[in-house]
Amino acid sequence: MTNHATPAERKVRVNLGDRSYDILIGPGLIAAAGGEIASRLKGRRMAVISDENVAPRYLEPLMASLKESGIEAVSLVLPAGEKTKSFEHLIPVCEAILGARIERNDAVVALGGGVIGDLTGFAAGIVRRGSRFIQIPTSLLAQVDSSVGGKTGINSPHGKNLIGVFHQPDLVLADTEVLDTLSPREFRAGYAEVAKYGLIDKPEFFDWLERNWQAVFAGGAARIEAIAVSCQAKADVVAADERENGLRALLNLGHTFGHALEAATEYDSRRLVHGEGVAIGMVLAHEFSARMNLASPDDARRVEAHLKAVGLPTRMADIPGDLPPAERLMEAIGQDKKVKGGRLTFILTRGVGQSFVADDVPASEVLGFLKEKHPQ
Ligand SMILES: NC(=O)c1ccc[n+]([C@@H]2O[C@H](COP(=O)([O-])OP(=O)(O)OC[C@H]3O[C@@H](n4cnc5c(N)ncnc54)[C@H](O)[C@@H]3O)[C@@H](O)[C@H]2O)c1
Ligand SMILES: O=C(O)C(=O)C[C@@H](O)[C@H](O)[C@H](O)COP(=O)(O)O
Ligand SMILES: [Zn+2]
Repeated sequence: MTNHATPAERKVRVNLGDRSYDILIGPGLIAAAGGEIASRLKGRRMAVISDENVAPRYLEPLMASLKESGIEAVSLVLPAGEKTKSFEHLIPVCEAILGARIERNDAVVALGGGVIGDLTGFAAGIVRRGSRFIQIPTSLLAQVDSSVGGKTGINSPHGKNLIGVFHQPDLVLADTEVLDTLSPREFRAGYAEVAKYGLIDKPEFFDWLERNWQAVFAGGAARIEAIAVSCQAKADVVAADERENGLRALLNLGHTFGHALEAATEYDSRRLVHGEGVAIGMVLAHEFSARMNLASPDDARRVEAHLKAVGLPTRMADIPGDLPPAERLMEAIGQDKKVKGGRLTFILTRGVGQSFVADDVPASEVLGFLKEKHPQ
């Protein structure tokens, strides 16, 4: 790990009035965490939550850095994987925070991927009706997406993220060095959310990714650039529509289908992880848009070709094991948080980088489409 004096290479500000915060991006930020936190927060007690893959690598250097800056910290290590985003694991996180007597001005720290970030953020949002919260995202997905914007929560058998609160972090420290130990599969899954920003409204970023994805996977300047562009894109949307009254729903591109597939595979990370569901969902969203005569089928082919080139699954048939029938997928889609008065909302597109929020999408059209894509 690089020395704690290393400054962040990039900084993105999330502008939310008196709840604004910085996202620092670059190598060496875990070793520098104590100083960065102590210079921003008054509290000197922290509870750090991590998982069994991340903790053996990065918990000790984080705890050392906190200690060096006069911060007293306890830690809790949870099992890795999507199933940890559950009531079962929420309880020990809340109890650890309370047991450590973390006051509102102290902080709860998430050290891990999106699972740890979402679960810990939820606990921080409800303990003492809201405690300070710091995100130290260690997966690509968490660095470009889940650590930013304050959506926190857990899953239900009824659907993804159905139980949670909005609770913004006070600081995000994205140490890009730690991505070197991420598995190739998890790196690819995070890349799906990077590509998402291009597909929403940044066609030039999508072009750039098509040309530079190998460099992003290899590390170095291109990777940091992709993370910074992604964080800036998300920060802009969150600042404009924090609570998803409109624009923010665009960040859900590919997620209505993707979340239904995650629920259908019972959050079994061996079969499907979130970013993979998003990749398949984004191809489906482009194909469905073409079927509705909104976009050219060439765009769907282009999106699929790129996601396939990086090694992501792009079809429901790519998911190992059996999927339930289309009618069951529709039940999960009907539980989506974007449903209003029983009417489905989807993020559709007029082409690469031209996504839009479509409410009142006929369920019969979606069912017919899913039956075509997933014949039983
Ligand atoms: N809140 C939001 O806005 C938001 C946005 C996108 C996704 N999400 C949520 O995030 C979750 C997915 O996040 P994820 O893809 O990070 O999954 P994850 O947290 O399960 O992490 C992926 C895997 O990589 C391991 N890992 C993480 N960092 C590592 C590192 N540096 N070295 C080695 N192993 C490492 C983890 O232990 C885990 O096994 C989903 O639950 C999804 O719903 C939330
Ligand atoms: O931050 C957002 O807003 C997003 O939609 C980002 C998504 O990538 C993320 O997976 C989010 O958790 C999905 O939110 P949900 O409200 O559909 O559960
Ligand atoms: Zn997502």
